[in-house]
This record gives sequence, structure tokens and C-alpha cells, in this order.
Amino acid sequence: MPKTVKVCVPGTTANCGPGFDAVGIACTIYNELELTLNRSDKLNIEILGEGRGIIPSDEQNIVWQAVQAVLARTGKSYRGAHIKMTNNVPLARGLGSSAAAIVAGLVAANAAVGGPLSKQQLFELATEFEGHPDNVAPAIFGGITLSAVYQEKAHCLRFLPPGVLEMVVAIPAFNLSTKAARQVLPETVAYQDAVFNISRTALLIGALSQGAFGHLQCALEDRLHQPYREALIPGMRDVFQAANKQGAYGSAISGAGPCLIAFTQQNAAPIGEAMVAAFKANNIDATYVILHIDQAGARLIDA
Ligand SMILES: Nc1ncnc2c1ncn2[C@@H]1O[C@H](COP(=O)(O)OP(=O)(O)O)[C@@H](O)[C@H]1O
Ligand SMILES: N[C@@H](CCOP(=O)(O)O)C(=O)O
Repeated sequence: MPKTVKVCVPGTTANCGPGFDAVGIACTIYNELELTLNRSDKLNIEILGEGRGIIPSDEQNIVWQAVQAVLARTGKSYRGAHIKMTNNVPLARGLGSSAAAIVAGLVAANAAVGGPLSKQQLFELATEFEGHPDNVAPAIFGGITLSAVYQEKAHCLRFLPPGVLEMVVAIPAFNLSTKAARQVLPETVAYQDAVFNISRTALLIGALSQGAFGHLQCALEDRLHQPYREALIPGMRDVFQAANKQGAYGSAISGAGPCLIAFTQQNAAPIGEAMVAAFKANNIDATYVILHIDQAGARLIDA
């Protein structure tokens, strides 16, 4: 009887303002994946929840491609599988659905063949797949992650802030693929803008690691991606202002957008409602969710 493995992987919010392609946070919104490898040559992919009817259910599926990458790396060969995914992370909204899918495939395949690869090896594979480490790092390790690629190897440090930090995410009713949101970015930036972002990123990590959240208003400022992506997210500045007016510490684009995220320790629901109303005033329907930091990252659960 082929063994079924089941994994749970968090969605993630990347960048956190100035930390473009480097900072990420695992969030309490999850996708689940069941994987059963078999000796047939039939690939059967069942998709429930977000992405049903949209995500490819053949060899093009990135979960299956991630599974194949682990099999190739570990010298195993299976052409048949049953994959069942139950997705809560919305697609192409800036909450790391592609990273969650890749990490789910890697972690499940590794477990299915006896767990030969370490978390660090899975992180390196995941970074190659995704092209940037900031979503896959928190999806694998949980918490707040700082990552960089050095000599073709992905490095990551993870920490948790002291105190409870709530994340209010306004989810507008339109998609924005990360690819499209990267295409609007310039090839080069001004020296002053680079310096501006270095100071904000340094302050951001200090504020998050020390629980000095009062610095977030300044620390979430960014000049490397948000100004260029603003045109793709109608009402962005109004939504930030609405959240801040309700007492949020600060706000940013979640990942490549279009979700916008506000950080707070109180008043989360009024902040979410104000963000939705500000989107509405710009003719954009939206909903909101209140998320916390997922501490564990991708994990095996009982099948
Ligand atoms: N569970 C999944 N299984 C397979 N592919 C997925 C899954 N979730 C997302 N994807 C792929 O990732 C794409 C979205 O990735 P991306 O544009 O990076 O946005 P984000 O990661 O912010 O949600 C989807 O259009 C789809 O092709
Ligand atoms: N650093 C990336 C993050 C993309 O995150 P996603 O959740 O939108 O996939 C970028 O800003 O392009």
C-alpha cells in the first residue's frame, strides 16, 4: 500500500516595506497537501479551495515539479502520484501562494522518500525554484526570516518578535502576478534611494526583533518597489493612510501586491474595515483577514 504524506504550509508576506527580496513573515493562513507516490505512470491532481479550475492539474503543476526536483536530487524515480491540495492562500495576491505550493511539494516528496534532505537543502532548492528567497524562507522555517543568496547558496536567519504582532491584510478583488509586478521595476535605482532603503531595513529588523513597534511607521518606508507598483494597486496610499489613522503602526504592500498589510497590536478589525472602505472609495472591492505570525513553518501532519 503506497504511503500518503500530508503537509501544512503557511502563506507568507514578503518585503515588509523596504526589505525587498530579503525579509519575509510566515502567516497563519495555510495550504494543505497530500501526496501519494505510486509505481503507475498516472498523475492525478485534485485541487480544492483557492485556484480550483485555474491551477494546472498536469505535469505543468509547480507542486509536481517540486516533487520531481526532490526525486531527482535523491535518485528516486516515480512517474505516478495522487496529489490532493486544499488551498486557503489566495493566488497572485501577494501572500506567497507559489512559494507555499513549491515548499509543499518539496517537503512532502522529501518525507515520502524517507526525509534524506535537510530543511536547509529544501530551502536552497525552493529558492532556485522561486527565484527569490523571501517567501520560501518563512514558508519553510516559520517566523520572521532574513535571507540572502551568497555564492549561489541561500542563507537564512529566523527570529520571533517579543510580543504579539497582528497583521491586517486587505485583499482586493483582483490578481496581480509577481511576474507582472516585477516587470514594472527599474533596472537601476538612485544611490540616495538605496541608502534610504538600507536605513529603513536596518530599523525594521531592529524594531521587529526588539518589539520596538513604534518605529515601524518609519521602518516600513520603501523606495525600491512600492513607488513603482503603486500604479498597479489603485488607492494604495489611501489604504495605508486609512490603516494608520485607525492606529496601525504602519503599512506596506504584501509581497508584490495587490494585498496591502498593516501591522498592529490593537484595533485590528477597525483597521481592516477602514482599509476595505478606502479600497472601496477607489472602486476596488476588497475583504480583509487578521493574521498572526506562524512560528513553525511547513510541517508534516497526520494523513
Ligand atoms: N497550489 C498551487 N499549485 C500549483 N500552482 C500554484 C499553486 N498556488 C499558486 N500556484 C501558481 O503560482 C501562481 C501565483 O504566483 P505569484 O504570481 O508568484 O503570486 P503569489 O505567490 O503572490 O500568490 C499561480 O498563478 C499558479 O500558477
Ligand atoms: N520580493 C518579491 C516578493 C513576491 O511575493 P509574492 O507573495 O507576491 O509572490 C517581490 O516583491 O517581487
